[in-house]
Amino acid sequence: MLTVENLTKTYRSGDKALQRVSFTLPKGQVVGLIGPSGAGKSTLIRCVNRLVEPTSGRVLLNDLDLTTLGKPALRRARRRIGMIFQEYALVERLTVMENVLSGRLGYVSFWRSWMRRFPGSDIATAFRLLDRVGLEGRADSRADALSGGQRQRVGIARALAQEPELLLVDEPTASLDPKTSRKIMRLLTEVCAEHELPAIINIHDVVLAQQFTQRIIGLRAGEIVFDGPPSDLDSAALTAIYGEEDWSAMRQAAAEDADAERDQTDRMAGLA
Ligand SMILES: Nc1ncnc2c1ncn2[C@@H]1O[C@H](COP(=O)(O)OP(=O)(O)OP(=O)(O)O)[C@@H](O)[C@H]1O
Repeated sequence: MLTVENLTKTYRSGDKALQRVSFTLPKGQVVGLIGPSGAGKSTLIRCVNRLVEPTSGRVLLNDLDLTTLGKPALRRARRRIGMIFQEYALVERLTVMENVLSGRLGYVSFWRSWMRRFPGSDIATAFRLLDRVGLEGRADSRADALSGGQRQRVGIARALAQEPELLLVDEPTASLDPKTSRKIMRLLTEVCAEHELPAIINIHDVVLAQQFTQRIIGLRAGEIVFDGPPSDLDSAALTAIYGEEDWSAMRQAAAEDADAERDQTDRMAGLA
């Protein structure tokens, strides 16, 4: 379980990126974090694992107060938090297997990691995870030989290899086409259910968030202006999050994207 209490972040520039943000995520719950550019989504994700230091407030992962930890304890605690990034953050010249095993680095001794000698149980786990994310047979491929969707699958397997208690996911589909985005979101939500993992997914695509997450948190100017099930995300709620003009423009853009995708599918079918 993750508990965020009155989390506040004011950058040195004076930007109030988060203002008294509070919520609790039970085990296995996947939250879509939405909001306009500059609303504070990235800041919130980074304050949870203290890549950005909060100005005040508390973050509790199960019983552990992350906000009070000194550096060594924080390093240990971060093992318990899996991160998945927009640009995958893989080591391109290493194999898929090596990238997944890097999720175990926080657990193995320095010499083992330096020699890249991981215990057999870690390797067995990595193979199992690769199967789960649909990359069976690709363990020896170099990361730079994979498509965007496959790279994100490696990113998911690497995060799971950490045996995390929480997943923080930053724009996982921003570099992917619509169809691959849906596959990745489906995979993410399935593995969270299987591992009873709570997850925060920072996602700019409202339709995807609605389709795949169980709960939406809407941020505007650093404050939570919506917190509820996707079915409650009506026009009024979207206007509260994005403002009238932005929301209408987004709806228009989403409709155009869907049209373009349908056209493309029709063309491909015509070629077959
Ligand atoms: N390192 C920083 N120093 C100063 N101000 C910052 C810093 N990072 C973010 N901000 C400011 O904090 C506010 C929230 O930014 P943040 O990046 O968290 O928003 P966001 O919702 O993730 O936006 P986007 O969707 O564009 O990534 C903005 O006003 C931004 O300008």
